Amino acid sequence: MTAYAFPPATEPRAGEPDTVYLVASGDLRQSANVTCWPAQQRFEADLTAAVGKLGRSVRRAHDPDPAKEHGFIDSQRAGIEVFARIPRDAPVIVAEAVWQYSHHVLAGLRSHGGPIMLAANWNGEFPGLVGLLNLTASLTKARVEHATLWSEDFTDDWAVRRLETWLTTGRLTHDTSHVRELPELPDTAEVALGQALGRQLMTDKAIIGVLDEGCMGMYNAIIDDELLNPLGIYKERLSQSTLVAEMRTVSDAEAGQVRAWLDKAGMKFHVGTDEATELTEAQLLSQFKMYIAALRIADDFGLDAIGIQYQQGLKDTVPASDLAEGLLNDGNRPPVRSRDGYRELYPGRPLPHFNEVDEGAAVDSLVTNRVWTAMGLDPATTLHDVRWGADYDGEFVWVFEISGSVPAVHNGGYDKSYSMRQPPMYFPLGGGTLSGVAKPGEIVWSRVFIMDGSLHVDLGRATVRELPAAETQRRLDATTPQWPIMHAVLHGISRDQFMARHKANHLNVAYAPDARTADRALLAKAALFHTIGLTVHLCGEVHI
Ligand SMILES: C[C@H](O)[C@@H](O)[C@@H](O)C(=O)CO
Repeated sequence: MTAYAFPPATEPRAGEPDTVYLVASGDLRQSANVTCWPAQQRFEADLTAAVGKLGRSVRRAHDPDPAKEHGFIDSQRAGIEVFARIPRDAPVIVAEAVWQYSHHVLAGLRSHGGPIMLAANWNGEFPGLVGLLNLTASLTKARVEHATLWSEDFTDDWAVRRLETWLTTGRLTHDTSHVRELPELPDTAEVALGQALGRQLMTDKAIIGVLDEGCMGMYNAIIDDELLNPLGIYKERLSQSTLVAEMRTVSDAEAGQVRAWLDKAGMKFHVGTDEATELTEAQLLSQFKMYIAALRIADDFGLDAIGIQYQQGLKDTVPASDLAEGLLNDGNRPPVRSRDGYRELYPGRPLPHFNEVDEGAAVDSLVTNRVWTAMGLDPATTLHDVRWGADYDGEFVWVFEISGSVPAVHNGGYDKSYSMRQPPMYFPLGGGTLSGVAKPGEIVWSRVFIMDGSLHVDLGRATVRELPAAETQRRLDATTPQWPIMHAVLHGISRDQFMARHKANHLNVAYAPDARTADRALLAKAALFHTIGLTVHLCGEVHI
């Protein structure tokens, strides 16, 4: 017998009958976990009561930590340790009332053998639905079978019946009949344009600058080069420390010129003096330096798009990246010159920025930029978080709400845009948003995602509604008032169909001047994606 130190044999624990194990993935940031914990507790109580009424009991797989004053899994290591104690074949519910980092539970779920349910509360207070959508997207990429469910408090018949199905069968499927494959493309100018732009992309190639890859555990948002390069898209992996170093070379005077331009354009800044709780002039100055630095680095590397990770690492170094991001995504923005002053950088056009280094949004923004520009449309695009929604005036109106910034043109211009301090629980060093209420109009929405090992894209149409100011404020107060909001009605897709299908916490949006032009732009975009090799899905009412 050799004297090797073999690991102790571990006997798999059997699950207790009629027992469901509950876990809650949280944020890395202690401040967010403590602030959001009471809402999570309320949701878990609702869910536990619902499961109990169906004759099962819920066992929380990890106790709240009194020292941390919350009960979230707040790291990948903690998640691995929690799942090591869960019987491998037991049913598991991942309960989310908050934004969470999917990699905290990905490892455990990947090797779990029992049924998996992701459940979130239909409540805008914290981004729980956003958290659920990121986790379902990440598990889809990882090919981990799972079910999803959402409800205000799990007392409604729709949710209870589906919860029962899952508890009984270990599976649950939803209605996604709104999704159809791309039919044969018609012989139109838009199709020809999309195909030509697709061939050009694959031939001439494009570079996306990724300043520190992977943000907040969003495993879905990292696209392997082997999937990306065949599209003609290549990553330039850069470091956020380079951005900080470049910011230090930007003078206060140059940064001040950006402010002066925005003041002249009518943008409003909600400024105070307390660094910890208010937006300050010093934070804004730093953000304008980031905007200038980002353009100069992009110019150095010949980037076609750029993504700043920010909420990991940089959030403890400089104020938020959001204001810079919103400016970059607009073709009408403060001019920035090369270091030697001879050239204006990316004059009169956006440098697409993909928030939270979401590489699915990077591919999408790049494609939108090329199609809209070629069609003579304003290419300003952005991602939004699928945050929440409620009926209004007989329609289901979504709250699409990115956590920080949109191009001002989406709000109707700088004079309809404002900047508020980012919430301290997420953004300790502050910095301003680029916020406003999205202007009414016709949009194309889309999402690039990984499924079955390959790249797919969902495309659809929507209309942005103008709601009364009181309703807008109600929706802002029910979500995050500092963040930009879009009131969107999806064409031909119910709330639950969209939640059942959408494979991301984010979706991309781009405006068109009217419905017919939006349909044409969607068609050109579909043709481009098809040409570069993505599987294209049309979602809801789409006229092509
Ligand atoms: C501030 C938060 O971390 C947000 O960034 C988060 O909820 C998201 O937006 C995720 O898409």
